[in-house]
Amino acid sequence: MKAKGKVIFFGEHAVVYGYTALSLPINLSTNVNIKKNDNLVIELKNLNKKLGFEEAKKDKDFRYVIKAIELLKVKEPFFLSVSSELPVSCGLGSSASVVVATIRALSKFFNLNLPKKEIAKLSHRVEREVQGKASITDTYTISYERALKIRNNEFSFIDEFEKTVREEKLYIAYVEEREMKTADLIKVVSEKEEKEEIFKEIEEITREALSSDVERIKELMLENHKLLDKLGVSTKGLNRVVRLAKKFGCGAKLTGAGGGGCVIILGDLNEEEKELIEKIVKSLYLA
Ligand SMILES: Nc1ncnc2c1ncn2[C@@H]1O[C@H](COP(=O)(O)OP(=O)(O)OP(=O)(O)O)[C@@H](O)[C@H]1O
Ligand SMILES: C[C@@](O)(CCO)CC(=O)[O-]
Ligand SMILES: [Mg+2]
Repeated sequence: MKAKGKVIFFGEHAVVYGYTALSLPINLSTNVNIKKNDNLVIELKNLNKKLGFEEAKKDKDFRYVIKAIELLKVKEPFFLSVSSELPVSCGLGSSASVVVATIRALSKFFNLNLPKKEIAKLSHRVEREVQGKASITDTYTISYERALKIRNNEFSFIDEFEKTVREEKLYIAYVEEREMKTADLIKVVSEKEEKEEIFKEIEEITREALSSDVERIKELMLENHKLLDKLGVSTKGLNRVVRLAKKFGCGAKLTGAGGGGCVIILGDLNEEEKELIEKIVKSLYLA
C-alpha cells in the first residue's frame, strides 16, 4: 500500500503549539508490502536494513513501523517491506508517509477495513508517541491526501489555497541531508525563549496567506522563512537557496522541521536559473 509525502507552506513548528499551518500532499510516495512469513521480519529498503521484530525494537530507525504494528495489536507473523521515493528525514514527511503506508498495509493484510479517519488518528498517535510531540499536520495531510489548514489539532480542507498556489510552478529543492530528526528539532524550538513572539508573527503571515493572491503568497513565504531562521531551524545552505530563488522572483522557504532538508520554491524558473539552483542542491523536483 502507498502513501504520499507532504510540504508545509506556512506555519511549521508554530502548529505544534496550536497555531495555524497550511500543508499540501505531494506525489512522491512510500510503498509498504506485507506477505505471509513464519517470523515477523521488517525490511527498510532505503536504509539497507532487515531485522526480526525483537532486534528491530532496539534500532531507532524502526521506531515508527514498530509503534504502528504494536498499536494495531496484530498477532500473526509477516514480512513487511518499506521503500520510499521520499528522501529520508528531509522535511517532506517521510516519517508520516511510512506510518500511514504501514497502517494502510496492515489494515488490508489483516482485513481490518480501517476508515480514513481512523488511519489518520492512529498515524498521528504513532508520530506523537515516537517524537514526544507532533501536530496532526503531516499524518492528516498524508492520510486525507488533501491540502489542509491545521489549527489546535483540528483540520479543514483548503482546496482554494491549493488552486491559487498551483497557478504557479512549485519546485522542491532537496538542499542537504539533515543532521537532526524532527523530534530533535522540536526540542530545540521548545528551548527557544522568544518562541511565542516568533509564532505570533508566523500566525499573522499564515492567516494573511490563506486569502492572498499568488504574488503576495510568494512574499509571505520569504517572511515565514526569515522567522524560521530566527527560530533557529534554518541553515546556511537553506538560506542560500532561498536567497537565490528570491533573486529569481520566486517565493521560497524551508519546509517541514528544517535543520537542513528541503526548500520549496514557488514561481517560474527559466533553464539558466534552474541550472544555477541545481548546482548548489542535491536535486530539484517539480512537485
Ligand atoms: N524510507 C524509510 N524507511 C524507513 N524508515 C523511514 C523512511 N523514511 C523515514 N523513516 C523514519 O522516519 C525518520 C525520519 O523522520 P523525520 O520526522 O525526522 O523526517 P521527515 O518526516 O522526513 O521530515 P519532517 O518531519 O520535517 O517532514 C527516520 O529516522 C526513520 O525512522
Ligand atoms: C516541525 C513540524 O511542525 C512539522 C514537521 O513536518 C512538526 C509537527 O507539526 O508535528
Ligand atoms: Mg517527520
